[in-house]
Amino acid sequence: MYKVFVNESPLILTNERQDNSNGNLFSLDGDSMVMAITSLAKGRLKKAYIYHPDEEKLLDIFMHKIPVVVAGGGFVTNKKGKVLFIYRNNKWDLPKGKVDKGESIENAAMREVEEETGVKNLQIDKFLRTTYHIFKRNGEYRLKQVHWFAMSTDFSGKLKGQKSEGIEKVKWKGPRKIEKALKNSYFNIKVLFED
Ligand SMILES: Nc1nc2c([nH]c(=O)n2[C@H]2C[C@H](O)[C@@H](COP(=O)(O)OP(=O)(O)OP(=O)(O)O)O2)c(=O)[nH]1
Repeated sequence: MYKVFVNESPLILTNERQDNSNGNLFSLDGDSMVMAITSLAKGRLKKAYIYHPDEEKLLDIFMHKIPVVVAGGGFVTNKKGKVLFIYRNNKWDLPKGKVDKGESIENAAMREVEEETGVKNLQIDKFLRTTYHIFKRNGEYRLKQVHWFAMSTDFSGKLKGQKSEGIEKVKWKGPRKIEKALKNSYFNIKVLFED
């Protein structure tokens, strides 16, 4: 099962049969997908389902019917065990960004962390998971697929939020502040802390 977030509402891609008694089951074609996404975006539905018997194919077909932006992101920990957050669009988020043509996802993830926060000397420790959300650009819905990596650093210099990307704050956060920040974050970010 894959959860694709439209703001805080999931579009659930599943190989488990769903009944349509709540009117929230959609088929795997472009028009129907846009209807599902619009219903979630406008709050008419809290969640929606797309069913296909083969889960792998389901994601593959879905991704061929909507423009996809592939991104890499970092769950960065410093020597004190604190985690690096950015504050952007009135939410606490983790640094991430689009993979450039010909670039590896790992490299993009490290480059974006550095560009968005000023943190250097990054090392990737392991792959965490992939998240999906929908966003609208130039009047059209797009799917953002973010590959997240656990990273560590010994960097203790000044943090510097990338102004051109609308990053207002960059902070290292310990357990208590993380708990608070996650109350004003995305579902996709919360799940990274459950791994
Ligand atoms: N960052 C983020 N945005 C989300 C999520 N779910 C969701 O509906 N959105 C919405 C809020 C934003 O208006 C929109 C685009 O945000 P974004 O961070 O993916 O886009 P971006 O292109 O500005 O950022 P970037 O990847 O270059 O850092 O997506 C989510 O889990 N994370």
